[in-house]
Amino acid sequence: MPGMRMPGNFYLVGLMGAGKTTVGRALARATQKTFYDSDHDIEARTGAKIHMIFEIEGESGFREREAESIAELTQLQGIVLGTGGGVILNPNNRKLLRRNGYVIYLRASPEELYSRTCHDKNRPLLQTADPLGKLRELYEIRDPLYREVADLVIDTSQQTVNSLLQLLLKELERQP
Ligand SMILES: Nc1ncnc2c1ncn2[C@@H]1O[C@H](COP(=O)(O)OP(=O)(O)OP(=O)(O)O)[C@@H](O)[C@H]1O
Ligand SMILES: O=C(O)C1=C[C@@H](O)[C@@H](O)[C@H](O)C1
Ligand SMILES: [Mg+2]
Repeated sequence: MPGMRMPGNFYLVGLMGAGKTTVGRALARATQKTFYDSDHDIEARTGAKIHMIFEIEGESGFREREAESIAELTQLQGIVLGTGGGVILNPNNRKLLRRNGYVIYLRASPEELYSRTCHDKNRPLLQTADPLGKLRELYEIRDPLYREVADLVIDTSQQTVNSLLQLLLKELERQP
C-alpha cells in the first residue's frame, strides 16, 4: 500500500545481508519517511569506506563512531533507519533504539546471509578464510540481542524484498 503515512520511526536491525538497507529504503518510500543508514552516515561523516575505518582505527574505533552516529540519528523524527549489523552490541545503542522507535529484526539463516553477501567486499568482518563460519558465530551471539530490542521479528527466508515490504506494511498497520 504505497503512500501510507504512519507515525514515529522504524529501526531495522539484523546481521549483514539481512536486507536492512534494501528493505529499509522500500519501507521509507512506502510510508513517506526519510531513509537513513548508520553505515552510510558514518561513511559520509568520515569520508572513508567502512573497511578503511576498520583498517585504520580497528573495530573499536569504528564502534565509537557508530555509537555517535546512533546517538544523533535516534534524535530524528519520522525516519526509517537501517542500522549496522553490530549496532546492538552496545547496551546504550540498544537503549536508544528501543526508546525512540519501533524496532524490526530482519532474521535470516547464516547460509542465506552468506549467499547474499559473498560477492561484496565492503564487510570487513567477512574477509576471512571461512565467512560462513563467521556468520554462524555472529548469529549465535547476536540473535538474542536482536530479539531483545525487537518489537517485531520478521523471517526473511524465501521472501523477496517486495513480499517483505507487503508483510511489514500489514504488520505495522495493526500496531496501535
Ligand atoms: N529477502 C531477500 N532476498 C534475497 N536477497 C535479498 C533480500 N534482502 C536483501 N537481499 C540482497 O542481499 C544483499 C544485502 O542486502 P542489504 O545490503 O540490504 O543488507 P544489510 O542488512 O543492509 O547488510 P549490512 O549490515 O552489511 O549493511 C543485497 O544485494 C540485497 O539485494
Ligand atoms: O555486523 C557487523 O558488525 C557490521 C555490519 C556492517 O553493517 C558494518 O557496520 C560493519 O561492516 C560491521
Ligand atoms: Mg546495510
